[in-house]
Parts: sequence; structure tokens; C-alpha cells
Amino acid sequence: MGRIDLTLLSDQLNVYFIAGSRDCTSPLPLVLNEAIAGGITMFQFREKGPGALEGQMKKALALQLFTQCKEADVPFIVNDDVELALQIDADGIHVGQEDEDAASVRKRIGKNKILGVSAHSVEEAYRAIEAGADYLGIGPIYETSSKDDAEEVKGPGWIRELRENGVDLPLVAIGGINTDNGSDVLHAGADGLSVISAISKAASPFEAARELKALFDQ
Ligand SMILES: Cc1ncc(COP(=O)(O)OP(=O)(O)O)c(N)n1
Ligand SMILES: Cc1ncsc1CCOP(=O)(O)O
Ligand SMILES: [Mg+2]
Repeated sequence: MGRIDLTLLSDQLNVYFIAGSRDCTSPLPLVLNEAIAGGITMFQFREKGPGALEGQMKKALALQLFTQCKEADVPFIVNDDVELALQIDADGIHVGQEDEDAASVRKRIGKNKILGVSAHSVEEAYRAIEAGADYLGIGPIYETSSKDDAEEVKGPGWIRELRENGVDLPLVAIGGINTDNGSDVLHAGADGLSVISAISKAASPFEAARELKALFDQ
């Protein structure tokens, strides 16, 4: 049995903000400060795509954001880059089907870090669980403009389908999620809502995070 407490994790996934420097119009540390004040429960550093920082600049930004998260007790997850996650001793890593194999990542990070894996079919979900995933990222639920190579839109019914097929690991939904459609996603069986643009491009990241968090109090 791993060290990760899955009951605690399902709450930590509630408002899962994901961003890299190019997702924001103001500096990411400022956006993250507001998002934290608004009540996000987890953060994923996803620095990729054209114009993304690399090497030491990427690491320096990761360390700055990680410090902010630590001060607020918000788990800090690194997207894709297992090496970086290990170097800075992040709280966890998220990988997809095109990234390093989840079982190999689990071996490298040990039992004490959170491992999130994207799944697009019941089969992928079961394979990820077998490989040692702590939670699954499920999507895209709705249309997204934040990921160029996103798979086809699946709708919230897909979350229900996974639950009906016995997938009981914490699930976080992703893709086009906002305060208007978030409750449909939760009613379908997701533990959490992961968002990029709903917070990173909001006029007030603080208000956006606060409104997403409020969906869990209803
Ligand atoms: C919580 C969460 N779910 C899914 C993803 C997507 O991961 P992936 O399919 O590897 O795509 P990229 O984000 O790496 O472009 C995610 N990052 N987080
Ligand atoms: C990383 C990722 N994986 C599937 S959709 C997506 C992007 C989600 O961004 P947004 O919340 O802006 O739709
Ligand atoms: Mg990936």
C-alpha cells in the first residue's frame, strides 16, 4: 500500500489549477497568488508549447511557483517532466499516454509522490491503475483552446461510464471546464475539476477560483 491517502487526494483534486507561463496574460506567479487566495486545492506546472521556458529558466520558475504552493499547503505537480519533478522534489507528476510510461514513472518517483495519469478509455484507465496511478485525468470533457493536440470531446457522460465500469480511483475532469458546466461534471462522478483558461485567462483569477471552489459547497 502506498503512502498517498486517496480520500485526502480526492479533496485535494477539487479545484486543480494547471498553467504554464504562456497560458497567462499577466505573470504566472501573480496569477497563482490570486488562484491560491481564491481557494485552489492543487496546482500543476505545465510549461510546454511554442515560447515555453526551458532549462534553467523553466526550473527557476518551477521553484518560485513551488515555494508559493508550499506556503499555502497546495500540492505542486509537474506535467510531463519527470526529471524536473525529481530535481526539485515536487509533490507529484502528471503523465499522459504519449509521455513516459506510467509504470516506469512510478518506479522512478517511489511511493511517496502523487502520480496522475491521463486516460481516454476504460482500458487505459485500468492500465494506469495497474501501473500505480493515484488519480486519473479524464478529458477533454468539453472543447478546449488550451491544448492543440487534444483528443475528441467526450462529454460528462464519459465520467459516468468509467464509474459504471468500476473505476473507483479519484478522477479529475479536464477540458473546457468552467463555473457554468462544473456542477454537471461533478454530478457525473468526478472528484475534481482541472482548469487552465477558466482561471489563467479570467479577469480575476481570484474570483474564478473562488467560484469553482463554491461548487463543492453546494
Ligand atoms: C489533470 C490532468 N489531466 C490530463 C492532462 C493531460 O495530459 P496529457 O494527455 O499528457 O497532455 P499534456 O497536458 O501533457 O499536453 C493533464 N495535463 N492534467
Ligand atoms: C491539458 C489538457 N488536457 C486535455 S484538455 C486540456 C486543456 C484544458 O484547458 P482548458 O481548461 O483551458 O480547457
Ligand atoms: Mg503529457
